[in-house]
Amino acid sequence: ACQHSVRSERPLYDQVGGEAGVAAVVDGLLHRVHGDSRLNGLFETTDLEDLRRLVNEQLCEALGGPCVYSGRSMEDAHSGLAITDQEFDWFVEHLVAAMNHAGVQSKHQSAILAVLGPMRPQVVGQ
Ligand code: HEM
Repeated sequence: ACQHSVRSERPLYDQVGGEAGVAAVVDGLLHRVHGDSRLNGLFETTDLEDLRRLVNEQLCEALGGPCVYSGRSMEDAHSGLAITDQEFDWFVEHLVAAMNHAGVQSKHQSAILAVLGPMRPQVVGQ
């Protein structure tokens, strides 16, 4: 694909349904992670409403939406948690399930994973 056709696309944020589309994915993701006994111990002291707001903000910004992420860096947010690659993979599985449930098209799912995947080294092992 030539650069021009890429640039003329609407932001991924709009293509997945904007604020409501992102919120549906984030709600589904956090719900699934919170219900997973392999992962939910990590969130014992976390303010889930804050987390929900910040993850929405960050995804919005990362997908080219109008938001400005106001949270901590990925390294700082996950520091002290010693998250493993295995835990990151489980988290991504929940993300895919949440995207499927929210009806996100597979080409958009791939694009979202391509944005979040590179954050792995900032999340794992901090
Ligand atoms: C690319 C993947 C990820 C993204 C984009 C992401 C995003 C975020 C954001 C935006 C915050 C809030 C930052 C703040 O408080 O300022 C956060 C916090 C947190 N994340 Fe992630 N995260 C990811 C992966 C993971 C994984 C794999 C886990 C664990 C399995 C995890 C566990 C947590 C926990 C426990 C907190 C709250 C820490 C606290 O209470 O201070 N995150 N994450």
